[in-house]
This record gives sequence, structure tokens and C-alpha cells, in this order.
Amino acid sequence: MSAPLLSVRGLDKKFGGLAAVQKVDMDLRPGVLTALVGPNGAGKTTLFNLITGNIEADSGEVLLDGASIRGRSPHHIARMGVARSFQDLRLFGRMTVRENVLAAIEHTAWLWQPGGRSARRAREAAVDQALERTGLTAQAGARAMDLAYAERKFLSVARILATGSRIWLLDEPASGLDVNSRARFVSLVRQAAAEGVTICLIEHNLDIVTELADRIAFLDRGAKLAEGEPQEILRDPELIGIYFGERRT
Ligand SMILES: Nc1ncnc2c1ncn2[C@@H]1O[C@H](COP(=O)(O)OP(=O)(O)OP(=O)(O)O)[C@@H](O)[C@H]1O
Repeated sequence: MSAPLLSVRGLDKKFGGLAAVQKVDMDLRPGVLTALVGPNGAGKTTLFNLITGNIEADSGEVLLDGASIRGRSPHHIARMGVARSFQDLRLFGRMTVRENVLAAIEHTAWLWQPGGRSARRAREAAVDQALERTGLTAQAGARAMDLAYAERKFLSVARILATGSRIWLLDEPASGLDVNSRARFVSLVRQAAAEGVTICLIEHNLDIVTELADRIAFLDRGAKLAEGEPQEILRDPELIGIYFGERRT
């Protein structure tokens, strides 16, 4: 098995008295697609927030290529190749589709950007490619707020694609997609994984998990209860019971 690209070790986060993430260990290995599965409130998004520096852990470590990134800013971690999407997408509604993608790869908010014309051309090419792969080329000039729901979801993926990041953390990227969009999404993610992107996906739809995931990490009430191959995890009656709300005491 190849060495992990990103590891979390003993991560803990409390909100007041609530243990949102408890002593979680997880490894993301190159090219492996891991699904984070668990009931509502299990701590999945909080785990992403801890990895990406959006919130600070109470204790534990996040290692990228074996070196600690705990305490770094979200911006810094993104620059190190860890890209993420949010459930609420966080698009710039009044900007065009193209501008939204470009903004994801411009390192400053200035009109002037480092690298001169050749860097500008490379960014434009990355935007074109991301729009094409997400099926948004024809909408490049539309405002993000005018897009259909599925198109907005694909735009959030285009923003990640264009960055060329080697790790993608996707928070419910397929929720609410119609059947056709879902199939397009699955093939887009598969292609990225085949190209070597390391993906961790929070997903409630177990069909999508089965189609995409190489591994499943199962969280409940902040703790990782199990991790393994999808067929192993999804056949475990206790885990499935927890997932569908048959609470243990
Ligand atoms: N900023 C916060 N302040 C207080 N409590 C929070 C905060 N963020 C999350 N929580 C709580 O921490 C727990 C874990 O939340 P989290 O959003 O990580 O779960 P989740 O597994 O992503 O859930 P879902 O599947 O519903 O998105 C929940 O009980 C949630 O209410």
C-alpha cells in the first residue's frame, strides 16, 4: 500500500460540551477515493474543516506528505494542494461562471497577477479545461446566480478542477442532483481519480458511495466507528442500523 498523502491522527474538536470529532485517525492515499459516511451530525463536515484549517482542532495532528499542517491558514493549505467544496457552494453569485473559476486560481485579488502573460494564458487554459470537463463552456458568460442548481454544483467542482489540486475534499457534491447530472458527476470524479487525484467525499447517497468509493470511513457522533472496503462496511448490519437511525444507547 502506498504511503498516505494526507493523514489525520487523534483529531479532537469540541463545541461547548459536544464532542463533534473524537480521536479520529484517517489516511488518504494517492489515487484512492474515500467516502466519509455517517448519519447527520456525525462530524463529517467538521473533520473537513479541521483538515483545511477552517476550524482549529483541540488536539491531534493533520499531516500532509508526513509534515504537520495543523494551525496553517485555509489559504495556505489550499495552496499546498488541498482543495475543498462546501455544502453551500460559496460561489460569487454576481460574477460570471468563468470569473468564478478564474478567482479560484488567482493567488491575489489584485488586477495585477504574478507571472505575467504566460501565467495568465496558463490560467485561462486551466479555466477553459475545467469548464469543458464540467459541461459549463456554454454558460461561461452567465452569472453564477442565474445557473440551474446542478450547474452551480458543477461550477463548484470546476473551481476545484482548475486549481490542479492533488487532494479534493468534496462535501455532499452530488446531493440534489437529477439522475443524468449524477451520472455525469460520477464520471467526472472517476476521471479525476484515474488521473491520480486523491479524493475524500462526504456522501449520503449509498448508491453513489458504492459506485465511487474505494474505501469508506464511517463516522458516528464524532468517532470513526469503522473503515474498510465498501462491501465490508455496507454489509455490516450494526453500521447500517446506525446510518438509518436505529440508535444504539
Ligand atoms: N460551529 C459549530 N458550533 C457548534 N456546534 C457545531 C458547529 N459545527 C458543527 N456543530 C455540531 O457538531 C456536530 C457535527 O456536525 P457536522 O456538521 O460536522 O456533522 P455532519 O456529519 O457533517 O452532518 P451532516 O451530514 O448533517 O452534514 C453536530 O452536532 C453539529 O450540530
